[in-house]
Amino acid sequence: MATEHRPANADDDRADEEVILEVRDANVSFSTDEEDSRVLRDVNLSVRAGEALGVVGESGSGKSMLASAMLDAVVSPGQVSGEVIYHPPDGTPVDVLSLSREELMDLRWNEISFVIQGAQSAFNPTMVVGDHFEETLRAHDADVDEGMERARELLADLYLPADQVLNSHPHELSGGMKQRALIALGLVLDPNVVVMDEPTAALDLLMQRSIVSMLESLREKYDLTLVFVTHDLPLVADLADRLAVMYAFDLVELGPTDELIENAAHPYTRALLNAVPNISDRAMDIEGIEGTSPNPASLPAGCSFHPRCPLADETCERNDPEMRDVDADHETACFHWQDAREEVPLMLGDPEDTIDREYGDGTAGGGSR
Ligand SMILES: Nc1ncnc2c1ncn2[C@@H]1O[C@H](COP(=O)(O)OP(=O)(O)OP(=O)(O)O)[C@@H](O)[C@H]1O
Repeated sequence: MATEHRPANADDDRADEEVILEVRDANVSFSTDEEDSRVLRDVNLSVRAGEALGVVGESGSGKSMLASAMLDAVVSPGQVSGEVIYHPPDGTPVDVLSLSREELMDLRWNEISFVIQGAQSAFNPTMVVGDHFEETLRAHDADVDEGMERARELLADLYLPADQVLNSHPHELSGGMKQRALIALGLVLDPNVVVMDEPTAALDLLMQRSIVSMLESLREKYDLTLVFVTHDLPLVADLADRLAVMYAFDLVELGPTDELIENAAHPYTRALLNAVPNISDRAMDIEGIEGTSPNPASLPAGCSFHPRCPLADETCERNDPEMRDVDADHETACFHWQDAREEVPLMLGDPEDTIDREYGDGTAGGGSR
């Protein structure tokens, strides 16, 4: 369905010098004899060098599949197809999905690293945290002394006492410390792009907000491109330059964060914004999105959002909308986006205000736990 506007062929890629990672017609499916489940559907997305891109959507919308596809890390028996073109800053573009196993291992961590949710299970409980860093450095033939120096610096950047953390077993650290150590591990080989899948899940609000604030500093210091996948729109809104909104395994809207929050064009994005809890009036303002998100094995015909959409008509029931321009840098996959602003009013008042009240002032740092 939704197709982000993009250059027609690979030779045009560098016409836009900003693009560092380009997802083209990416599909993920889990097929059995009985059914074919497409959990990522022809997604096209260009990630720009140095940007923080937030990927948001309800649970089960395909965000993790998109993140995994970017690193050819979809778990078996899932099948990924399409192209993921990585443009190294000083090299030849490569299609991540066509790399050999060895080439892929080399690319991951060194060029594009993946920080997943669930630091609890990411570390081996029998090893101290420092061993994980050393093991990773050795596996990539990196200089261990230099790498451990960088590890210490990264841990300090994340407001962790480096030596204590490196000498601790995972169970000796709090959830927030472990998650930050995992982020440091993801950065130890100096990647250009970091794809993060719910990196703050299961942490309390203040720790989530602190980590986001630390990521902002890390991005600047290490010149990183960040792809931050989350169901938590207000959390990522503070970090992201642009937001990509997913519904039913595809993108439905893409644009600058402020523009999306204040002027979302897709009725689903508007409903998602209205579902953001307002901390000062929590009981009153939670506006759930009516209906349920579709099952990948039985997607509605036409626009997959039409059964839940107040603007849906026959066109939407029959046709799958392509992405179309809302503004120079803002696209949406909706036939009726021009009416959405009136038909689906935003309830948030000042969204920045809501976001601030939800998460406090976001000051990073302080104690190590
Ligand atoms: N191993 C699997 N086999 C079959 N289907 C799967 C598998 N893993 C995930 N799915 C399905 O793929 C779809 C997309 O899942 P995905 O994890 O990408 O969603 P998500 O948006 O990241 O959700 P969440 O925020 O809950 O993590 C869901 O319908 C899910 O049920």
